[in-house]
Amino acid sequence: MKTIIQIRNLTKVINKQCIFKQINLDIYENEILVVMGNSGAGKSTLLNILCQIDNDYEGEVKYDNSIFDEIKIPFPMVFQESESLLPWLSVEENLKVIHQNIDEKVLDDVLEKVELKEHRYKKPRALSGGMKQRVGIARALLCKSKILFMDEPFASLDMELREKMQALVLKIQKEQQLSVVFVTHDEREAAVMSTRIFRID
Ligand SMILES: Nc1ncnc2c1ncn2[C@@H]1O[C@H](COP(=O)(O)OP(=O)(O)OP(=O)(O)O)[C@@H](O)[C@H]1O
Repeated sequence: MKTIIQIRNLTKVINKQCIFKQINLDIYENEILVVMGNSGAGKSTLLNILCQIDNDYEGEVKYDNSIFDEIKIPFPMVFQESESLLPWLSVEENLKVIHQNIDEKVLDDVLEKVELKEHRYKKPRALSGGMKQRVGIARALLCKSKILFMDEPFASLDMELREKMQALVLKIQKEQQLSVVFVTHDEREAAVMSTRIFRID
């Protein structure tokens, strides 16, 4: 298994408070690493560092060069609520705001992948929670990153929708051979999604 991110002695301090200390972890190509831990343990903080939103830390985070192909930094992240959609723009327009000059064929393919093709002209208010999350996933996929970060992406969805979304992410991960770092509190979700589980204490 090829390591794409190598984390050594990673320590994060905020306002003199140590959030986590000396984390050592390798993230491999083509795996789903589920990150678990108590509330406040620093799961979101870790993801922010790994996707390069936050570069204020002690220790070392090394990336394999292969994951920088075509990709702009920071790496894409899918959050719990895709409320960052602009309400006056359609699904398609929301994607085009971030990905300007996008090829129509690429856009079609991604909309198909996340099962939003027939909803492409709808505004966010006309979308269900699951549809909004799928726009968030589409936005992340359009970054063409080999690694995707997901911070409790389905926590606000009901069980049925959650299971559908889990299956969709598993399918996309397999097809595109992505590495996914996935935060969840839910043991069942962790069991379904993970190749490996990392616990922050
Ligand atoms: N910008 C910040 N300023 C001050 N404290 C912060 C900041 N960001 C995070 N923290 C603190 O760092 C700790 C870890 O936060 P983080 O959101 O990473 O935890 P988490 O494990 O993701 O929690 P949860 O499961 O509740 O989402 C918390 O105590 C939080 O209050």
